[in-house]
Amino acid sequence: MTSLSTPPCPDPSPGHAPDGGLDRELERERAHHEASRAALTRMTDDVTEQVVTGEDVAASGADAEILGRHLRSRAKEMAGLPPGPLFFGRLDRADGQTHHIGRHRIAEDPAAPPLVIDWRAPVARAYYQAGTQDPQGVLRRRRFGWAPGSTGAPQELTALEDEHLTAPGGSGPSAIVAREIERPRTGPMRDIAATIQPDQDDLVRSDPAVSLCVQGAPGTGKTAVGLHRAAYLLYTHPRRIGRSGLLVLGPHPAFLSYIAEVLPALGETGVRQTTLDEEIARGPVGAEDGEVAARVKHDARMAGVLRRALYGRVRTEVAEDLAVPDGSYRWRVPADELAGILTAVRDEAPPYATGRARVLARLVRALRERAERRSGTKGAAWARRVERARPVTAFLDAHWPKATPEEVLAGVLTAPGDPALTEEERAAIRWARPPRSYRSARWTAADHVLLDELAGLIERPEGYGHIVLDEAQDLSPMQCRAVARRTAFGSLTVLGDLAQGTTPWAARDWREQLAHLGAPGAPVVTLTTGYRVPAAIVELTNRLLPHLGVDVPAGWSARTDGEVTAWPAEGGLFAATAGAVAAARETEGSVGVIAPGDLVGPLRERLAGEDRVTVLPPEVVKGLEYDHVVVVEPAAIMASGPRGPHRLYVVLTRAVSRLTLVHAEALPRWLGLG
Ligand SMILES: Nc1ncnc2c1ncn2[C@@H]1O[C@H](COP(=O)(O)OP(=O)(O)OP(=O)(O)O)[C@@H](O)[C@H]1O
Repeated sequence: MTSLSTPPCPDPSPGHAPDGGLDRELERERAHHEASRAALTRMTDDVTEQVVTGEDVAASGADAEILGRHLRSRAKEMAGLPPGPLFFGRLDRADGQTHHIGRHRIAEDPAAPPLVIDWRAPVARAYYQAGTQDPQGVLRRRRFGWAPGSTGAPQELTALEDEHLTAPGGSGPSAIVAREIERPRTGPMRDIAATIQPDQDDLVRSDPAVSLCVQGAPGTGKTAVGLHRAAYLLYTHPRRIGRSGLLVLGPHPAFLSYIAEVLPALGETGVRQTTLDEEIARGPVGAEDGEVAARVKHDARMAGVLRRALYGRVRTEVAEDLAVPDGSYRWRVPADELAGILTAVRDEAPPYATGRARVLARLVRALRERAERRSGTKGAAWARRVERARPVTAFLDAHWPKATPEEVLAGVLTAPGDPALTEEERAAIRWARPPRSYRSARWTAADHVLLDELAGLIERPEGYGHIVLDEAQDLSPMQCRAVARRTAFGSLTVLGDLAQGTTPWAARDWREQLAHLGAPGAPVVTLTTGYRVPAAIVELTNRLLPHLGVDVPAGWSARTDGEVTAWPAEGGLFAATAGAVAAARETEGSVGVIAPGDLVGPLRERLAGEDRVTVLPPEVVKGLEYDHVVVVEPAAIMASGPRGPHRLYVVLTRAVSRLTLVHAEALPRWLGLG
């Protein structure tokens, strides 16, 4: 049984009347916090001072530059640490050791035992994993409760909660964890380092070399797990992952702003967080595709279409010998030998630009062999001259011409002729009015994905050590390939929910999606415990699952609260929504009004000036959460195309506490709300 040093539900308010023993414990812990704060201040001062002196003591200018840069970024990192509590937990081990656990390591000096250990350190793992069944050498796990200080003052330590892991009986739920999960969501997403659950911790700390896929019901912490895994990998493998870079890909800019502060709060400031569209953009999006054209362009067959279009430029038949004048000589390579070089390189299938360079190198080697047989050794200058000789470049341009993605794609879209596409599909992607030159072409969003594919065929991209890919179910096969190209030598954390797939090409099966992502063998781990959506709302949204055509386990909620209200729009939709919003604003927390696209403008006007209120269409709420969600006309969202039910599922599961359904049309019957 969990034993609490405070009363069963520790009240974080400073006025709480604890017993004498607890008072003394709190005092001791506060003193430890003060000592940790003082040590952190010294650590920050030390690094800042080293920035000043580091450049003088370094051996060379280059060393000074590197050292200076390292220290400056470390100083910036430390100065930028959020001012919150420095630890959130403590482990008392059977071997007599005690560890306070926080977001960053704090020590009096590098050799001294730390006052606070980093949550990612191996010894901290037991904090997340130990239980009465398997105490892992832990006698006591202590959680700390913090409350805001008086205006402007730092947070105060006001509560603590102990679990004795070797005492008989099971462990009950933690009130501090429950309070953290149920707190209102104001402001951006927060880190969950203090309350990571064991199944989440397994994912956060799993082997970085192995790609991983997490299928999770809404609010099960997929995004949180992905971000903490990113922080963990950077801490544990600074060389492997830190150097080659870590990329976080999210579905849209509002989501990126929502999660922007999580990694910096965990001390990781250099991670690129962006959307896939931004990552691959080679210029602006200047046109839009029709529905059919977009579908064709996102189809996996386009990979073959583009490869054939690019390599179709290679001409392996050679009609004439190549003759290269060199002073009084003339070196000749016969046509069949030239054809042999071209065919061999093509069959080796290198990236297109590498292929061109390889043909050139072999050509020069063939010429050099002839020249050296007749007139002795040839050096690098000779080779460079021959490489640039007119007949050589003309041969190369005729048989393995240079290519740019734009030029090749323009060729495909002007006259699509690949037999892998049907006549209708070719007609759908054919340019109605081809631009004068590929340079003036206006590209659609899907074209950018195709340009990226071509760019990857021409030259292999550098890639990242690790990519965390959120909402991965929504990516098309061609978009998946863009991610795969960037992790050819790294690994992937794939996060998503097949039930939340809203794009026309959304995945219905992880195996297939993982194959497109270049990680066909990645294990798929399922999360079903929800930390956002409360039980009353999960019960409702689970009723939608049978309408979604995917095989995913239903979620359940770690929260027993929640409220669902149907709000008939008798006086009109706008007035009813305003009424529902006014009612929502009577309670603490954020209010998200989610309405079909055509209602968003007028509703924004109507609700302008209402603080805590955001009005959004269903397309951009993925990954977001609001304490109170007001859904306007659910039936219209449900009926908005073949993916309408999935869209409604996403919308309903944004609610942290309360959900109001404003409707003029009858509510879908399966909701059971009359
Ligand atoms: N262990 C935890 N402790 C406290 N809060 C948690 C925990 N796990 C998740 N949460 C909170 O639950 C909410 C949902 O988490 P998150 O957004 O990561 O879920 P998700 O699975 O990505 O959801 P969705 O698929 O709906 O986008 C967030 O506010 C997150 O901070």
